[in-house]
Amino acid sequence: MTGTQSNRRYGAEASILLIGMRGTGLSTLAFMAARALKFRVVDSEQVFHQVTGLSRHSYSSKYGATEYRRRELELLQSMLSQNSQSCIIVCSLGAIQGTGQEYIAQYSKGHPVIHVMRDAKSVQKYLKSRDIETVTELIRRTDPIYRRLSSFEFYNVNDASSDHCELNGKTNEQVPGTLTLKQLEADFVQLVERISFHQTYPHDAREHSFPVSPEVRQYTYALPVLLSDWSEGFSRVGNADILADALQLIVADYRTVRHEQGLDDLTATRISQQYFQAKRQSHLPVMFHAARYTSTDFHVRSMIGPPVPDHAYMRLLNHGLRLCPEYLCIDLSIDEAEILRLVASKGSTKIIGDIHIEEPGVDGWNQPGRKELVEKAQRLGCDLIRMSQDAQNMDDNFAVRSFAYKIKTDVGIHVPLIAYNTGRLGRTSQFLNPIFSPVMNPVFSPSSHPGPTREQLLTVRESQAALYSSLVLEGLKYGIYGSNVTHSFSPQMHNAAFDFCGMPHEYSIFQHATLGPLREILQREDLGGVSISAPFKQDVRQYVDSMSFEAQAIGAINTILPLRSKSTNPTTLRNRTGKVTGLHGDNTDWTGIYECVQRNLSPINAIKPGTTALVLGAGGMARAAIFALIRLGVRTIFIHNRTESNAVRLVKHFQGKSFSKDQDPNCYHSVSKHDEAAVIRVLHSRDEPWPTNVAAPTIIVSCITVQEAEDKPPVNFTLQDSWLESTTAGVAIELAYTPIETPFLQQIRSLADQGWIACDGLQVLPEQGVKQFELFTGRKAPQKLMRHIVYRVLHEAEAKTSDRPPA
Ligand SMILES: O=C1C[C@@](O)(C(=O)O)C[C@@H](O)[C@@H]1O
Repeated sequence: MTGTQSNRRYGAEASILLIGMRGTGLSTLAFMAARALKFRVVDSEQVFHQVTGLSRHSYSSKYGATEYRRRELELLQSMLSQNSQSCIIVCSLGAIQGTGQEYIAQYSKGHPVIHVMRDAKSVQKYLKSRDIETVTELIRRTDPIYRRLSSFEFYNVNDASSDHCELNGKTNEQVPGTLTLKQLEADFVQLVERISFHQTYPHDAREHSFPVSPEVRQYTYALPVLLSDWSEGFSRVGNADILADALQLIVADYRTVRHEQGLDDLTATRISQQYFQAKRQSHLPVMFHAARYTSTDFHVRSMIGPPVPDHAYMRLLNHGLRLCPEYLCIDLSIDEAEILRLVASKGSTKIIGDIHIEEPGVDGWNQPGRKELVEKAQRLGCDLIRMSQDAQNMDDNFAVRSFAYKIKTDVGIHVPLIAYNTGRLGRTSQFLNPIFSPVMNPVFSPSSHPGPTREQLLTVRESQAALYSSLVLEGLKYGIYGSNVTHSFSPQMHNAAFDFCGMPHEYSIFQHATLGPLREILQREDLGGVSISAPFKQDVRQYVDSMSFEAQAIGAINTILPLRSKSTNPTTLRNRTGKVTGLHGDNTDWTGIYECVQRNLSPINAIKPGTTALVLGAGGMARAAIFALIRLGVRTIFIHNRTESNAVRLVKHFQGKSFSKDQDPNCYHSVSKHDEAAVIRVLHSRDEPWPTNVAAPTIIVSCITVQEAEDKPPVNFTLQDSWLESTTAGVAIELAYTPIETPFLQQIRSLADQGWIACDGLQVLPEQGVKQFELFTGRKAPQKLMRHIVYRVLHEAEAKTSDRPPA
């Protein structure tokens, strides 16, 4: 049942072919991928119609089946050869019958061919006329054909369970269909980018906090979960964050072993479905791990039962590569030729050579042959090696660190090593191991489970807390600096996040009328970082030695990180005290705005060349808003500010800029596409009618400080009607959050029946805070918690003022 063999390496511009049954979402997915990669969509059905003037069915009835086949093959060949670059080509079964199939199989050697699947019910809904049994049977018959012709597969999951809202701290609200489509888009685009080695700008702006993979960062964690247990476990996750950095999905399929071929098509499809479901719900990089032993080998540790026959094991792994996971584990004890074959066809997946030493003996880590295992993994082309053994005593935990040190300092070895002991006694080595330490999450390890128990693995929180209490890492001080920050929600938000992650850090308030006192704060040996608030975001630039691309482009800083070495990479050297040798400035405000626009913009208002946006205000936040809008692709932006000269200054700063990805040194990408520059205009007065011949804005961002200082009255700002005349409505974002309900937000809410979506300041705050947390700590932020906390703080504050208990 394997697909076509290829090395899964293609030119960055190679066209991508999507095949599958009608109703699986081919055209939608093609459109999504084309938009992200800046490719064109070519649809075989449309091509057939355009060239012959007839549908396939009419052509076949008119000219007969033989002539139809000949014409179909001729068109397929010319369509593929004429569009071999920069296209997403869609082919459903009609186009690939008979000889066409061999042609596609051949094509798949030089181009990614992705088989798209979906559940029978959704396909039936699309095809309308057929009953479910017929559709199921059709899928059963055609899946093997598509699988044979392709080298990748994608399961379009119809995932009602991930539809609960986690966006604004309130749970169980239904996410509108458009948002589900966005999740689908994010998943598919990510897959396509990985398959084709593209890295266009991240869709989730936050991904940018970690420009390096988890194996390059310090103290990352992998959560082992049986693939078949994922769904049930996830249903128990609720609104809790999963703090692991990767999901180790263990495929333990005993049917695979019984089946003569190793893996039958139905099982393969089920694995794909569960895999993409887990990917959708976890948003985590995945390690595809096929169990080597027939009894539950939940964690590599317990080798129980007879091993899965090699051919069955390899089939599972080859199927794994079709899903293009970030990582795939292979047992290093398998035949070397098999490992080499797998490595040769890995595409962009990183291979982890895995070895568990069953009987390590006394002082196992110092036994001969250990270093040779690492060398073997490297020689076979593995990207990482993972070694484990059962701890015999406490000393084994120090022996493994000393082994890892020897490997790290060996000039001939460059493959990253994951090394730890297993079992209760091995936990010390697990929290000391710096990459992909195994962790547990009680939600996925119910007591009835045969895998490692609560006592054998630590949680991420426990592992982190252990690093701090053993002084490997150190507790740090953080804070928010500004002239009016006593009511900021940032302290509660960051402190709750530190606590949740097992970090002893403290975040406090630095309220000052001038920038002067900041200098002393920035030199403290236990400083972790500072959030900068109004009105200092621009002036503070003179304090730093370096700035991120975004902070430079925006011309404002909201995050300062102390440097303690020459490296400006904030993710590798975090959580250490010591002399501050330099200061680095970054800006996370734009990500908050970027996220909120992306999340709330309905498909009808998807950003197009004609999209117009309006920014109110001209301070540091307005700068971030303009940057976010340009990054989102908006090319016409209006600004209105009470003091016009400040708005004019902003226009000068941004006019003609595209902030093309090419200019960003942190953004690694292989395609270079020219981005058009933005046009920015000032609206002189709030009474001025919206300019004729320009569409009314579909995105409005209000960056006006509602209460600039405690003694000033709030700015009472609303828009005149002609600025809100977009016929397709739009999204309006308020950045201020004290008070939460501003006159501007109320005005937008009154237009909800026309389709306007209002986004309050407490939706933006955690988004920028999440990125800030990640810069501060080098660890993934508990996003759901941070979103939740700000609303909780608000409700508590409201309850206090109205003297009633919080809801
Ligand atoms: O502007 C803001 C808001 C903020 O200052 C606050 O907590 O209020 C926190 C800053 O990080 C952010 O840039």
